[in-house]
Amino acid sequence: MPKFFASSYLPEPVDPHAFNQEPPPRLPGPVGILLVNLGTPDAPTASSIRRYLGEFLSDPRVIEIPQWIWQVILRVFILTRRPAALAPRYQEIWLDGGSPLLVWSRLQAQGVQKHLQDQGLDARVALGMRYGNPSIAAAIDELRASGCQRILTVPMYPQYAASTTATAVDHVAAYAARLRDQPELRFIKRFQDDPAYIQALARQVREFWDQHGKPQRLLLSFHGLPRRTVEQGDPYYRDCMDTAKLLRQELGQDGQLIHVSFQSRFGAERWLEPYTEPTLRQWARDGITQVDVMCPGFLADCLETLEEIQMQCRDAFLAEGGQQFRYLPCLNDDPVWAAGFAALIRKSLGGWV
Ligand SMILES: C=CC1=C(C)c2cc3[nH]c(cc4nc(cc5[nH]c(cc1n2)c(C)c5CCC(=O)O)C(CCC(=O)O)=C4C)c(C)c3C=C
Ligand SMILES: [Fe+2]
Ligand SMILES: [Fe+2]
Repeated sequence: MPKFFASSYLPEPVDPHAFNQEPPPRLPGPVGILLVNLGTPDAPTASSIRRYLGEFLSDPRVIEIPQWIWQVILRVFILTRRPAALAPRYQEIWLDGGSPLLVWSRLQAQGVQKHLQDQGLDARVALGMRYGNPSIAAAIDELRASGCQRILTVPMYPQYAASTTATAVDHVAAYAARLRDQPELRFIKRFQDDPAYIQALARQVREFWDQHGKPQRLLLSFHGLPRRTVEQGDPYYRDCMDTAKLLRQELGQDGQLIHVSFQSRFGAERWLEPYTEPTLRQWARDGITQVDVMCPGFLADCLETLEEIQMQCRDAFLAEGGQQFRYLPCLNDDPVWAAGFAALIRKSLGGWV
């Protein structure tokens, strides 16, 4: 047999007696938990934001118009202006450890790891971002290098949307498509109604009100989506309403203070309504002076919560005559949520642990 053939197709020459020996045990190794969040720029600079937005907004799951038209609009109109406009907004919220979305997501991953370990589970948790760093590929590499042959992907979005959850799933599957020896894969689709999630939100609200008193209204502001995508079958709106309904129930009588709105509209199309900022402006004009706002769809504070809600929406509400605007932070590094998140994740590990 020609040498090149033997060396490229066969393993190293094998000891002929080796087949009679007991093969090494093939253990499944620890369970891998891949937490996936959206992603954020590496630095609050226009060039870094341009790279991030270029990747994010080129995802056909996010912008559902033909790529050849969209890429022209993106490159000519959006990536030439938006990054420079966003840089000072990111600078205002930037933390010592980096972008808040990354800092809080990392702490959540560490919290889940700790709780699973404390329960005696042989699990490794890694964080991957759908756009930017740390990438999903790097996170899966890390899990595989720790010996994980079974990986549960947990998109960090309680409410399912094609533009967030499905693209994370697609990306993990695309990574696996390049592998010969694939790990076993599982995915959590949504946890909008999970008691651990609802109770963590309710506890946060109750503790805040116990300390600082109740407002006239509590606005739950979810990230918006183009209305068309929901009409075409995206279950996101229903998921948001499930969360709002359950949180209302969990808060009992005080649940009546809850209202729902949608934020972060992008582009000219009609998005899910009511929109957050116009709602707050209208409330102030109607004589509502005290509001609390929280963003239950975001597990980690980020540009959309810290800047858009806590700064822009506050200014808008006060400018129209509102007197007290309080923003309740996301679950971030809440230790009770870390335990709840671990418990919720554990439910999807049946048969693996
Ligand atoms: C068509 C565009 C967008 C859709 C659809 C969309 C859905 C969506 N996004 C999140 C969560 C986040 N979005 C964030 C930032 C952000 N989102 C869009 C556009 C769409 N989002 C843009 C252009 C940006 C960048 C900022 C801006 O230019 O305004 C972030 C924050 C990232 C950060 O760095 O802090 C998050 C998180 C969800 C949950 C969602 C669908 C439900
Ligand atoms: Fe977004
Ligand atoms: Fe935004």
